[in-house]
Amino acid sequence: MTPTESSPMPEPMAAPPQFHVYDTTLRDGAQQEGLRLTVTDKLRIAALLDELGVGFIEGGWPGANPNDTAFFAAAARGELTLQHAELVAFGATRRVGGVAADDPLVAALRDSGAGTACLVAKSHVGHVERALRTTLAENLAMITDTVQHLRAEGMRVFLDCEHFFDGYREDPRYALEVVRTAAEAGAEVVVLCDTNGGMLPSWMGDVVSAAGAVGVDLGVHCHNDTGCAVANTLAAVEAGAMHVQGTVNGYGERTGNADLVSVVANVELKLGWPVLPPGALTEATRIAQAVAAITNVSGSARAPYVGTSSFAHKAGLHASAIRVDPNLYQHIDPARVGNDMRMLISDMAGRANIQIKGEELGFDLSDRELAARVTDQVKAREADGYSYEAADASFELLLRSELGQLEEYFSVLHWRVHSHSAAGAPSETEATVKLRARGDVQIFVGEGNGPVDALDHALRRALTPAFPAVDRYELTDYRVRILEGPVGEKGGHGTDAIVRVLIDTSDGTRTWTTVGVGSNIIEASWEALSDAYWYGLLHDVATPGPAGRPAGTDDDVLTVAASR
Ligand SMILES: CC(=O)SCCNC(=O)CCNC(=O)[C@H](O)C(C)(C)COP(=O)(O)OP(=O)(O)OC[C@H]1O[C@@H](n2cnc3c(N)ncnc32)[C@H](O)[C@@H]1OP(=O)(O)O
Ligand SMILES: CC(=O)C(=O)O
Repeated sequence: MTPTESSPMPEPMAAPPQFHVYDTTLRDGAQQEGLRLTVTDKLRIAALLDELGVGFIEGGWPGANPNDTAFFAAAARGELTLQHAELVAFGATRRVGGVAADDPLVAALRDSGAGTACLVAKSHVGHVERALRTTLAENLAMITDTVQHLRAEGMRVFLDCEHFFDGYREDPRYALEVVRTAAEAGAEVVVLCDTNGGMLPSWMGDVVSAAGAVGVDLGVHCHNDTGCAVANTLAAVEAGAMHVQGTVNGYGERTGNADLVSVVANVELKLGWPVLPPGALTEATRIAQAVAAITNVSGSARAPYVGTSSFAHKAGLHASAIRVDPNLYQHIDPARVGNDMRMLISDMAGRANIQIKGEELGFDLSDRELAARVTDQVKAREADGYSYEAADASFELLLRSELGQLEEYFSVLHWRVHSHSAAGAPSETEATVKLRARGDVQIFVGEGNGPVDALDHALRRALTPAFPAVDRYELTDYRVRILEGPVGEKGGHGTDAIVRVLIDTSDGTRTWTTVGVGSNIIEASWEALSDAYWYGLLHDVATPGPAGRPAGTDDDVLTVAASR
């Protein structure tokens, strides 16, 4: 930690000589509702985890389903090359009454090609007797037999003690007996699992210390049902666990697992133990986002360290202090985890937000009066329903307009959209846009799949002769909501309400967001759409034009005709 960072640093604990960062995104993470990984997804995520520098990647349960078996086969064929990590195959102890050497799922572990196996075993008396429906002695025999067999086959073995913390509360003697049995059979690390995720941080330390007295390396695996998975993991680490299990973005069964990136960032940045390869932590944000892109399950914007909001500042008082020193409102420099500070523009902004955001965009807003004028504009427009927090591009247009630095690439003289639907026939929508661009008046008609599409076609066609770059612009998202409360009072309720439309536009490399507001959804959409083209041109066209936003002329007509 640098002296300028905000959190006070307690006396550092000594790091254990060897510390394991163990990722289970591909196994326990994949147990999350709505998350389904193909073999290719798994290979790509494993490569990213290796880039993050984790020590172990639990790839899945070979033999339990064809997908996981195929993943290990692909890895064994050389489709996965790991620089840092070891691949781990997950599985269970042998079946009750069986023999490990003959157990088909144990065979799948052996045949997986992974050098390490992680076995799940029961350590809670109630689970042995009621779920496994066997004796306490047979459960211990299953552990001994399976661990010894895999060790004899040349594999490293870790053992997950399922429901360890709950089991310890019910019968500490038996829970510790499981730890001892696994250690004596040759398990290298015995992992204490909070399978139901019901623990609190203050409950962890004594239990971990008691297990530590057995004299084996301990790991910890926590679920997040109390919202304490990361805190519980850290409590276990401070009590002596040297192996932490977790998942990227906290994916996992029910409420998820401990977020491994949070755990690792806390261990590195707060406890001061370097547990990843040098510099790897600065890739954490990129990797968490890349994993989310593959799973198609986005991480929380408010995720510690790597969320898009982790270092986003909205309140005016925060921004005014941040202008003096960002560390006054940040616990670390975001660059340490590869994240960035972001300044949000909203009705909670003060001058400082506007000045910092302005500087970010390349404008000098040091003049207090100018900054105050822009702040007042933002607050007035937000009161009318605009939202600049999510619409950076519209904010830049507003700022340039206030500064007199908005080029007039085009001025709209007239637009119209007409939808027609007759019984039994598909509806037809046609839009007309008349505008002046580079001195020429253009009038174009566009047909589309609905009014926004038709307007987009007409606007694009009308602008193309003057600005061929617009051909690359594509609407990538469209969000609309009705506005209620003080803002909505200006309109009405229900279908009569004012609406806010947010449009994301991409040119293939950049994406920008614009906002439109109105009592007519088509007008609001048009405002957001035309601003999107305006903003795109601002960054595509170097030719300066006369300053000022497109002003309406006396002969301008604005028509909306929608019929059913
Ligand atoms: C805490 C965790 O999250 S551990 C990971 C859990 N992950 C999964 O369960 C996903 C993969 N699982 C599967 O594909 C299947 O459950 C399989 C292939 C493992 C087993 O499937 P099936 O043979 O159809 O059995 P089923 O799932 O109904 O029951 C599990 C069996 O394993 C037994 N079992 C449970 N834990 C263990 C253990 N640690 N060691 C040995 N056997 C166990 C159960 O008692 C039950 O035995 P039974 O068949 O005699 O009733
Ligand atoms: C092993 C495991 O996933 C658990 O106990 O939660």
